[in-house]
Amino acid sequence: MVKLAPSILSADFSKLGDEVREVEKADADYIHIDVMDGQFVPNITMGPLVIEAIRPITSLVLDVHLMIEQPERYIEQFANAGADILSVHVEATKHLHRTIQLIHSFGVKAGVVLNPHTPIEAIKHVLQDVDLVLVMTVNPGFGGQSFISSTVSKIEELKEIKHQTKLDFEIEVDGGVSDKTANLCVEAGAEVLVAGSAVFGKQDRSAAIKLIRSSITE
Ligand SMILES: O=C(CO)[C@@H](O)[C@H](O)COP(=O)(O)O
Ligand SMILES: [Fe+2]
Repeated sequence: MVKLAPSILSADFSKLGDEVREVEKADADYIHIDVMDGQFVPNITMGPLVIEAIRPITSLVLDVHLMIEQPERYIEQFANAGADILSVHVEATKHLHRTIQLIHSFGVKAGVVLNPHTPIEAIKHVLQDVDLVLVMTVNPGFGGQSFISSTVSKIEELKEIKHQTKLDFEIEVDGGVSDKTANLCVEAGAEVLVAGSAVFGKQDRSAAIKLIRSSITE
């Protein structure tokens, strides 16, 4: 069963608690939290305080996507704030293996993220060490962008590697996922779908989640 991870980037921040409760009630699997630093990406969003605030109000997995330079500087803070998964961009950390070890040292699952132009080759040697691989299907930085279809072959490649190696990392995709693109991603091998505007951009969040799920034919 494919997991759905609504991204709160597109939520109404004036009532964030209600937004999280609503998607939990609508059977979301993860809450996806986009952390941006204005350096790695041209946007600034939220930090550990927001995760700390959300932690007590949901039992869903807090899936934290760090779009920050040198994420190793903040792993401890995000772990203490209550993150369940911390994903770092391969493009943002010099010592990726050490950063993964650091994440695990706090008892948190570690993910690695690939920008649309970054090949799987860049993470080949850490695949046995990570719990999740996140394939960006838009350039990171903003919600509501269009799905980049050339990334689909990368999802397929990753699925094939997973099959060949029998490693058990999850394959997550992020960016431009909607009822129009979800099935394409799942057919290619996606196991977790992040959706921001396709969920929180709709008046009825529950109907939006149902629509995405019903578009998947697996
Ligand atoms: O990481 C990011 C953007 O950098 C995402 O998680 C977005 O928040 C997804 O938004 P939509 O493309 O689904 O609107
Ligand atoms: Fe994200």
